[in-house]
Amino acid sequence: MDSSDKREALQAFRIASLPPEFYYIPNFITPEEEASILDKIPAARWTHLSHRRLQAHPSTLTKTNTLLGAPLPSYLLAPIVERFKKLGIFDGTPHRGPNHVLINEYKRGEGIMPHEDGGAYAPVVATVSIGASICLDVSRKPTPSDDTTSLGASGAEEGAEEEEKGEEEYVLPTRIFQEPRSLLITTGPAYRDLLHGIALIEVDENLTPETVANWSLLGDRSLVEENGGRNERGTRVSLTYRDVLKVSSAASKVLGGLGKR
Ligand SMILES: O=C(O)CCC(=O)C(=O)O
Ligand SMILES: [Fe+2]
Repeated sequence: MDSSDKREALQAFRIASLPPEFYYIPNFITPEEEASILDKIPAARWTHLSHRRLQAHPSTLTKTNTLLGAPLPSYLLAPIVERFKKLGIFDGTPHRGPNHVLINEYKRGEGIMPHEDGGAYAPVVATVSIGASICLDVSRKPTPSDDTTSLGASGAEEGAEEEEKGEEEYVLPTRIFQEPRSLLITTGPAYRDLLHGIALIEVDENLTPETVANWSLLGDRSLVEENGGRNERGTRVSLTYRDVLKVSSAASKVLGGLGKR
């Protein structure tokens, strides 16, 4: 497949009600793969934060957002990164593949404040969810123009051959429901212009086709439907794959230590 074929294949998974681009792929890994990955996450590597715990592979970025280049552990590579290649997810990033994975664990009731992922990475994040379902809250970044009344800022002109929707047609803020074993890809304007976070709640409520942006793409809606639109949270682990822009090799670090030329 060349990259346009790959892009075409991904279109079936695009979350159409959101700015470009989010893609949601249910059952990206099998239950066996999920269990095997969970088993291999090293217990000794966690950093405890106030509402979650975290580990970085192969290592934490330096203060200048530089990655000391090293291979990812094999349980994070196969089968996931091979599947990324087939989908061409990182074809457009500087290293043409992920070189960094953050593993987050959220116990029931835990979460992460709304934030953006920023400039240390190429604007592509691929998130594999493990263990339990959770809602990701997605909202617009506040802009300076939010303070002023913007008259005449109507969106797409009628008859324009715009394929993208006008800004105002996107339904925001909203939620993306992430099932265990699913993949969420965040890229482009969705990466740059939106905030994402996870509310500190034990139950996600009022989950419906209207309130969940990726409802039609879910692998199994019946659990939520049978539970009256509620998702009882459990412990959820996420693997967020990224391409760090600045990478230093161990060799260049040694040479750097000898004095840069
Ligand atoms: O756990 C998630 O899906 C989100 C994690 C996140 O936003 C981050 O690590 O920057
Ligand atoms: Fe994030």
